[in-house]
Amino acid sequence: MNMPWTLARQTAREAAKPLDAVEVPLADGLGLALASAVRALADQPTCDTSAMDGYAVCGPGPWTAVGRVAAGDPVPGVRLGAGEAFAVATGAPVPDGSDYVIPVELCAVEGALVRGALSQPGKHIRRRGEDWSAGDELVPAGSPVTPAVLGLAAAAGHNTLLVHRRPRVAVIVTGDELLHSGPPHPGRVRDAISPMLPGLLAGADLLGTTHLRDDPSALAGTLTIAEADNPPTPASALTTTETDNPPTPASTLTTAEADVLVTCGATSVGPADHLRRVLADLGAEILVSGVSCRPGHPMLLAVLPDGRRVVGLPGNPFAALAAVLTLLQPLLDALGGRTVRPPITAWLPDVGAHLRDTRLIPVTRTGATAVPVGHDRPGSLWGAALADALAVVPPGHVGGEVELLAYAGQRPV
Ligand SMILES: Nc1nc2c(c(=O)[nH]1)N[C@H]1C(S)=C(S)[C@@H](COP(=O)(O)OP(=O)(O)OC[C@H]3O[C@@H](n4cnc5c(N)ncnc54)[C@H](O)[C@@H]3O)O[C@H]1N2
Ligand code: MOO
Repeated sequence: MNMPWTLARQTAREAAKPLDAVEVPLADGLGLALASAVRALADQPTCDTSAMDGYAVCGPGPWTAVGRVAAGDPVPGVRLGAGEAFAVATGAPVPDGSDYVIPVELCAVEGALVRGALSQPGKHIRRRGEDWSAGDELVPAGSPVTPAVLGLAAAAGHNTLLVHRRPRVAVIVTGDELLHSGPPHPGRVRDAISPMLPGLLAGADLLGTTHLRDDPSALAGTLTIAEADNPPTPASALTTTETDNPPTPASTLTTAEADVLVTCGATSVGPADHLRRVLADLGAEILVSGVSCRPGHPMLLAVLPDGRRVVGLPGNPFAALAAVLTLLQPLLDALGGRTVRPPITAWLPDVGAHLRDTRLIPVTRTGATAVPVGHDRPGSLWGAALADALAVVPPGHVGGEVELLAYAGQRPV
């Protein structure tokens, strides 16, 4: 019995707790999620600071310049009195007693005498703590570390960030018919899923990809943590091939270290589709077995007895992308400790909804409207490659607001 699409995504989100929190240098935090809020370690600015190159003045003009201060200098040890001015650079601390700063281009200066228009108190002075005060929460836990978060954290005084460690992912591609280079020909198709996957694993580490023949014992062996009496997958079970199409040696992929195993193909009911049987034999708990979704309905989510999660992507490449967005990315978000963001939506016309199943269709976005791209058969990534996002078309949709699922590498929607 297929699970409704929204429930399947929710199940994937709830299928894991965030991985350990680790402290990393700022530069290593990019793309991870904050395990604790970023708080300011100092006021910004730390003292009253000039926002312009010009003169800090006190009282009504004209003024007599009594000193000069540059960015990087300490706070001047004087207090301006009425009729006094101080030459200040942008970013320099202004002396106590400064009422406002007059930009240099608005001043007439003759020797030490400064004339300029009157202004309102505080003009062009960034007051101590006006952006934030020491101790303020600047970014909540669970937020993704973006380039702006890195800059903000540095500005707030941090050298390191506490983030959740990256989920580790191992990919297993199955299929006797797959080629890994050159043009397809009758009976053989190019593997279109493994080139797509690395860019869809934002915030995760891809340990490696192995290619297996349609052989249940090879799949079981790769999913099992090898022990001394359980040797690694023999070379004969890896994809055989033309000379330009070498199999991945089993030794390059250590599935034991993975938090998530992603299998490609073998999710259906054909003679070579043995994923469900292999998982049952290994004692896996099946959390999602089929989703009311087009494409991608045979997708699957399971937990092995040792806790590693398995996401089964259907072999049809567009169906595989649908499964990545439905099950894999929400699971990686949960492991990576990323909080759920509010959905991005757009208005979508009647596109011929299904009666019971959710459709995921490639769209571009023009203003607030999503426009179907077409070319969306399960075996074809053509539409997805031209799209900004996949639109989530609920059963019975006749036009209205729908959620958009953006995926890595696409233009922001
Ligand atoms: N009797 C039924 N047959 C099928 C059903 C069904 O409900 N009953 N569902 C169909 C749907 S929907 C899908 S999706 C596929 C899922 O198939 P599998 O996950 O078992 O994958 P395969 O059978 O190995 O391959 C399906 C298709 O995709 C091609 N393929 C496989 N891997 C790749 C790859 N890495 N890159 C490119 N193309 C790939 C493969 O050659 C097949 O053409 O099952 C339907 N059948
Ligand atoms: O889900 Mo399958 O996606 O129709 O090819």
